[in-house]
Amino acid sequence: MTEILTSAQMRAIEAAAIASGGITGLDLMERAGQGVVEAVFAEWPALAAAPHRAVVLCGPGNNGGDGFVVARLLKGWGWEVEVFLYGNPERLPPDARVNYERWCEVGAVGDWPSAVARFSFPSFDADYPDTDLVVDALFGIGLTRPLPDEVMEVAFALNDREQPRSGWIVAVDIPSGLSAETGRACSDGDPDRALYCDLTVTFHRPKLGHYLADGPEFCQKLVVCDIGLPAPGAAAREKQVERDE
Ligand SMILES: NC(=O)C1=CN([C@@H]2O[C@H](COP(=O)(O)OP(=O)(O)OC[C@H]3O[C@@H](n4cnc5c(N)ncnc54)[C@H](O)[C@@H]3O)[C@@H](O)[C@H]2O)[C@H](O)CC1
Ligand SMILES: [K+]
Repeated sequence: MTEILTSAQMRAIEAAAIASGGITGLDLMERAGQGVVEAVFAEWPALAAAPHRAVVLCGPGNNGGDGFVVARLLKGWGWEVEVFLYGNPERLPPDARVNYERWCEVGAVGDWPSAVARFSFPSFDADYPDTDLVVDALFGIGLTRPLPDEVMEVAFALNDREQPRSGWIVAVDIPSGLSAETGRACSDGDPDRALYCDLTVTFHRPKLGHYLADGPEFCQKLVVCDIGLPAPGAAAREKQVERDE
């Protein structure tokens, strides 16, 4: 039976794996980004068949860091990629900062002022012309309070049912605005204060919020990708084997 984790359990497993020295946060982030791209190509083979256009929305933490990895990988596939950052690059956590810089090394093209546009609603028009894929890497399991209004404006615009949406929306780890604990929007329960996505790619194990309350509606197709973390309880089983030897 698939284990379903809380955010705290996920963080503890990540921390233990990193502390063991067997893997780094940067390795985990790279594998997370690779997992998102693989899941997108598997879900929509037409996107794997030729270069397309993606808009990647990155947030101020490691969820955003995953987004920078996805942007760089899609660029490597020949895609046209535009990245918007909600947050200050100087305040990104270390792993996300490394991937911000790796993206900037490959992302700035032509006369685009920078590889990363400052995220603000007027600069991101949600019926973005011919965007084949929107990557939601704004907030993951670190969301602790309702989405900021300017992020909500983009979420509303992206989810505007009247607007014929040209592309797909893939959530990194969990749709932004959704609680990984409760499956409800992190707000006063307003069901629309989270991003409705077409595909959600989470890591290692599903989280409670993917299955509870409004989670399934916001997540739609859920894919769990392996990022090389040990199965829960593996450390205890290893100790048992050592004792038995
Ligand atoms: N730990 C690892 O090595 C890996 C993590 N992965 C990805 O990381 C996110 C969790 O990242 P974290 O930095 O903890 O949080 P978020 O990126 O989800 O949130 C960013 C940051 O935003 C602040 N915040 C929370 N709520 C709000 C709000 N409403 N408005 C503004 N700012 C807010 C808070 O400080 C958060 O820290 C996880 O989901 C994975 O995507 C990798 O996948 C694997 C390696
Ligand atoms: K997200």
